Amino acid sequence: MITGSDTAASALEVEDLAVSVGGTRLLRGVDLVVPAGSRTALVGASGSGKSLTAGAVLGRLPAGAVATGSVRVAGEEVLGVPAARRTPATRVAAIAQDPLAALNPLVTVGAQLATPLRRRAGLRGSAVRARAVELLEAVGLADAERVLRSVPGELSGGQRQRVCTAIALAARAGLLVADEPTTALDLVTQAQVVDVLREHTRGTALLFVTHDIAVSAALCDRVVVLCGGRVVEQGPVEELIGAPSSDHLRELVTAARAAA
Ligand SMILES: Nc1ncnc2c1ncn2[C@@H]1O[C@H](COP(=O)(O)OP(=O)(O)OP(=O)(O)O)[C@@H](O)[C@H]1O
Repeated sequence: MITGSDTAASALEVEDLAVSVGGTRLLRGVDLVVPAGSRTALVGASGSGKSLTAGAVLGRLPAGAVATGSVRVAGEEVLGVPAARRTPATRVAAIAQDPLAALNPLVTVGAQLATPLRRRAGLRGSAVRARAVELLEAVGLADAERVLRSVPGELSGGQRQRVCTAIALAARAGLLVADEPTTALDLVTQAQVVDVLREHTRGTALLFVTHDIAVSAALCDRVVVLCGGRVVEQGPVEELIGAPSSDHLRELVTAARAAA
């Protein structure tokens, strides 16, 4: 249930979202709110509907998907509006799970960073390169000049994920959706990417899709738990971890405590 006070300053409001593919209902009754400037983790087992929910927010549902309900970004309805047709205020930046698939393998990082800096941030001339270097350094890529000249295949997995983060930040969207951005990384690189997101998404609302409740607790202030295409609980992350009411969250918390 979404109340008026929840939606007063929301970057994202999803209400009664249902998604079907080929007549099979994959999401139903999904309600969630990401307050402006806050960070919300979307957790759930494999197949629970996290990526479909993220896809509905990003305007990237699979072909043939039928969606009903409401997805509002910055107060504007966007459900069914593809990413390319969104107004500037409702564009959502994305960090994908697989940076190799998200980046163009034939184009240098410099050129891929320049596109959002020109189109979204409105920068021109030397300001584009200066901001590109600043963003790469901000995400922990010390050798920014070399990275700018590189194509994705010349970088490590962790470096590519940082490049994707820099590109997402370059767009200066009010909402950033990160779909399991740390899953393919080793533990040290995972921690570094989480640090980068914590430090560089201040002021930007974040919907962070993850299996990892420990990462959710380290990065986010709210958590939404999906199970079988429905939201089974949501609220402040510390409160829910302290007293989980769904079996799924209880299992995630128990597993995270055992691994600590
Ligand atoms: N294009 C599609 N056609 C048919 N079914 C789909 C399609 N995309 C997803 N599904 C189904 O929808 C359900 C939710 O999928 P989704 O990818 O959202 O899960 P997820 O929680 O992100 O899982 P994971 O953590 O494994 O990525 C799954 O049962 C999946 O098989």
